Amino acid sequence: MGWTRGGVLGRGSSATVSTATSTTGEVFAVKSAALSQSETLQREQQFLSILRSPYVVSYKGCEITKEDNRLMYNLLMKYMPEGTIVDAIGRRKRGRLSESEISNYMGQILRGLEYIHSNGIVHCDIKGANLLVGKGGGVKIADLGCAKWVGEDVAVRGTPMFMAPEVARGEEQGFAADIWAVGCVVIEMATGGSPWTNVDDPVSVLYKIAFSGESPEIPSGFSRQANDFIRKCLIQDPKERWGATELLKHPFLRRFNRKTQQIVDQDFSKGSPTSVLDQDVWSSMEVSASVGIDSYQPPCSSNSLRQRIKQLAGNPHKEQPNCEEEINWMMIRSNQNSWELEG
Ligand SMILES: Nc1ncnc2c1ncn2[C@@H]1O[C@H](COP(=O)(O)OP(=O)(O)OP(=O)(O)O)[C@@H](O)[C@H]1O
Repeated sequence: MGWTRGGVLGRGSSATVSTATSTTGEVFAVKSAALSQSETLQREQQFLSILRSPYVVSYKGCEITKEDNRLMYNLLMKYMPEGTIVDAIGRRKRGRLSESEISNYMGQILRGLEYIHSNGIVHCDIKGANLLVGKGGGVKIADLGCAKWVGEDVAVRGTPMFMAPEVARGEEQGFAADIWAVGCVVIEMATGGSPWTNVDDPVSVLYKIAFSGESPEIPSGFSRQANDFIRKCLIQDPKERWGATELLKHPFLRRFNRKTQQIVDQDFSKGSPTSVLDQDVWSSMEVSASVGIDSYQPPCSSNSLRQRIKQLAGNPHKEQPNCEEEINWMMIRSNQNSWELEG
């Protein structure tokens, strides 16, 4: 299947996302990285290819191409013309979303998360910049580059501003960590800013989250129900924190518009996720199998949490030092004033 790369939609730390048009005229989004630096993207492909939900960006296949003499790894997915939640907030005159819009988006995000969690996957990087908006108010969870299997022993990953206390302390990163991030996203939507005010640098944010016992401040002017919803997401103890299924029954989401859900579901059922690219998916899967992501070596870490946090602050970019020490933390990328950790 042939396709032509179009304009750039966005650049992340691990890849560039562009529009692409297939020979049959279908427009989709393609997330690309040099094959030699595509471990994160290949990991994302592994997760995205098994998920099929109206609330998760649809997977369309993967391909390896040769462009300007460079081998590129390409992940093909549904094109979401409205961009991210952050873009949606930016388009608002007041720079924030209304409570009913937040309720509507949250209903969809939690349905997506409930589905992802039911597949044994932790997203690990829920934030406005990773939630894509469709026409008609649909929202889909995207960027599974940091995702992991629940219980999988891998380095801590995510964006500090949205990181749960137990994650910041390096204790565990399970489903509950995604729910903490959901609480942070509500604040992001309501204020148009970071969930944590008064702290800018990632080190201070991590210390504060890990050791202060505080939760991000709930914006004033919220209804009692919205307040309670955020509190249930931001419970310090991950075992006490509500899960996606419980939150979906919260009164704050009563406003979740059934009509929106119907539109999203209908739109989703129109096409098969691999309809355009089936053939190439399989041929390129063979190529990617030979480059293998198993050979990926995360960087080494130091022993103390404080030392690790300092190390992270000093090294925001992805590195792969040659070291066999036990892996707990690593900084992978810097993005939109917040640093992302993988560890
Ligand atoms: N399917 C899509 N449709 C439209 N735009 C998209 C799509 N996927 C991604 N984008 C745009 O590209 C940007 C980067 O995508 P993404 O977050 O997946 O990349 P990344 O390299 O993982 O970035 P990050 O460093 O934030 O993790 C997004 O913020 C969004 O603006």
